[in-house]
Amino acid sequence: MKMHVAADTAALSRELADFIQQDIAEVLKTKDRYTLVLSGGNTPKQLYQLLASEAYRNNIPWEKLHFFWGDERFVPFEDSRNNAKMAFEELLDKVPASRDHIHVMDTSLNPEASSEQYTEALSAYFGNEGATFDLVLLGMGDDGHTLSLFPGTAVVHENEKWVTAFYLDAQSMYRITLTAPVVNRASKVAFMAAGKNKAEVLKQVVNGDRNVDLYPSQIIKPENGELHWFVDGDAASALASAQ
Ligand SMILES: O=C1O[C@H](COP(=O)(O)O)[C@@H](O)[C@H](O)[C@H]1O
Repeated sequence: MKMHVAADTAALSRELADFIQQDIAEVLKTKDRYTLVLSGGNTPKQLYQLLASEAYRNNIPWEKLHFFWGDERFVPFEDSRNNAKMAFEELLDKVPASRDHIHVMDTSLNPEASSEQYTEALSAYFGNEGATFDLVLLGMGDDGHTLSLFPGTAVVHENEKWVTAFYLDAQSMYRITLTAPVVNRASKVAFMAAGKNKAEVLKQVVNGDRNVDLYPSQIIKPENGELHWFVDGDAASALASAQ
């Protein structure tokens, strides 16, 4: 695991944008496409804005990128809580990505149908052996959740399905999410965390005893890939030392 500590959200977004740009260039030396899983929430907004800015927009071969989502709040696309809506507004509407390379979790279907459709989309894209994303971007809530794997929910332990939908009582909404085994097959996983409210949970996730029911982010451990954390000084403030 590699911990990248930056001064603030702007600096961590720059460091991660550079990391993504370099990884795309490296992977495309031997492959003709690059698969990127986007995360939702507030933390990646600055990253997406930066990637859409002139400095990065002109240096990334967008037509070779294929976009997926890690999870979705099951609200209409037009709803401001929709993770895909944010990614379109901040990034995808502003770069020359191919529309047929953008694989949104469709919240206009019922949750079960949407989950089946996304599983089929992954299967059609990667084949039956399963998804092997180049890079998965993840956030972490101050309760330790990542994707839509929330503390105390059965979905944390889902090992059969690649994608699943479920009703999250605490938020009175359905969620759809990739499962941990799919993410753990990725070549690289990069978490983002910023703010004092993430400090204690980050310490537990990274340095605490394993308890994935309490801290679902701990379940993310790429089998053969790399795990990176991009955090700001506030989020890192409870760690014993910067790693
Ligand atoms: O609900 C969600 O929250 C997490 C964390 O979001 P943040 O606002 O604390 O950055 C996010 O990673 C996930 O995609 C989203 O559905």
